Amino acid sequence: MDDVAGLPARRAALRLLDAVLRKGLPLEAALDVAARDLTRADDRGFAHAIAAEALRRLADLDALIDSATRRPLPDDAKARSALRIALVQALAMDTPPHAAIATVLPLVHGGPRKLVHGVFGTLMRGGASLPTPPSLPPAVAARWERHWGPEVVAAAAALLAAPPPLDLIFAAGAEPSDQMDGVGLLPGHLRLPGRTAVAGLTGYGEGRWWVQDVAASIPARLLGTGEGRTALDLCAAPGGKTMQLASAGFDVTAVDSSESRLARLSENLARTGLSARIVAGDIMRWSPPEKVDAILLDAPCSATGIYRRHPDVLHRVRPKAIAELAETQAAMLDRVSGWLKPGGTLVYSVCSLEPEEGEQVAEGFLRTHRSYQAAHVSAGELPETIPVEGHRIRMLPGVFAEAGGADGFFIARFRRSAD
Ligand SMILES: C[S@@+](CC[C@H](N)C(=O)[O-])C[C@H]1O[C@@H](n2cnc3c(N)ncnc32)[C@H](O)[C@@H]1O
Repeated sequence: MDDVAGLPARRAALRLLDAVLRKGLPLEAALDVAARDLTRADDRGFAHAIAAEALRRLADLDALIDSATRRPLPDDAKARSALRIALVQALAMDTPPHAAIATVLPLVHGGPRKLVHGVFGTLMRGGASLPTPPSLPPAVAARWERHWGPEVVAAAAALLAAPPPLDLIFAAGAEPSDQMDGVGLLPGHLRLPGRTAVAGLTGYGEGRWWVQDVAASIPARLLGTGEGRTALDLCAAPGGKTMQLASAGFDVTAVDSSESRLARLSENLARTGLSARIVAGDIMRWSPPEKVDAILLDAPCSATGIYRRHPDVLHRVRPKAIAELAETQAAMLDRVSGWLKPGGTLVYSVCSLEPEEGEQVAEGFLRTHRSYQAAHVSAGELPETIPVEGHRIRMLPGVFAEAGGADGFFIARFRRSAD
């Protein structure tokens, strides 16, 4: 069966869709198992690209499929996912239709092959197309409309239409080279077009910069310059914020519970020549030997703010998971609040578009921790393009829209009272 060229990549894409949609796994976490029989790196990349594009376009692909079947196929039917894979390639990835269907039919061999062939043929003959921008899944659109309004939902969908830009953050003292033709949205930031190859860019080998979305660079900026002060970067890996803090002069201890993600943090520090103490530990059990001047808690979250890079979150994050994560985040904030010196600064951040994980956790923390106050972001600390509300920043789709948008984020800053 694998004699059909390109079939193994499509089989891996089918397994990826199943892992995300039926088992609720993150796309990246499912890749090793789904692509286990792919020996070539580009096949693995292609399988990932097909699955990611199908997840970005899932609502519209399903509407097309439903328009061509007498009775709707079950959500988890293999025939539906095979059609999603064939259609997304033909309609959004420039694969010739005959190749898109020929590489998918063997996946339903011995099953609904005729149905898949028939539905695909009907849609292609009828001139089927996918809308621009793609539609968000109805449950996500309804949730975000309730929280943020229809303009934000429209802006979120618009961001799905184009590949996310490549954002570089420069180490203190390093400047973008003249050969890098990009846009700077914040000091020390440069935005290049999406799909720019990272390894070929000037300064990569010398570690003058690292890849980090402009929104993800805001939390560490709120701690200012370090000048030798001590900082705990909690939930630190793969280390974008650790590098910012080390580069700003903090004496940083980076803590994370994931050994594999910490290995990436170590590689990042080695490449950039920056240094931090690295601790593998669960912050709900570990505690620091002494209190510090600054804490950054970039808590684990639903990651719905990074939906365009990780479109699986649009389909597997449910309200129950959001509520459970909010409990974990509140417990983490409570635990780490004892580790800051009086007068020190605590920044809490999540790459989530859910107020339960952002605004509600931050306000709950202030209500229950009398030794902490809101630390307002003053005029001039950040450019006016950043939506600051007192001690909080809420990055929604729509911020920097003309420049290609930014990840969704929530950031809050607190100060511990001096004794
Ligand atoms: C949002 S990511 C961190 C991104 C990172 N701050 C950066 O800028 O590159 C959340 C991290 O929390 C870590 N994590 C989750 N639960 C943890 C725990 N109980 N203790 C320590 N780290 C934890 C995960 O391994 C993951 O690396």
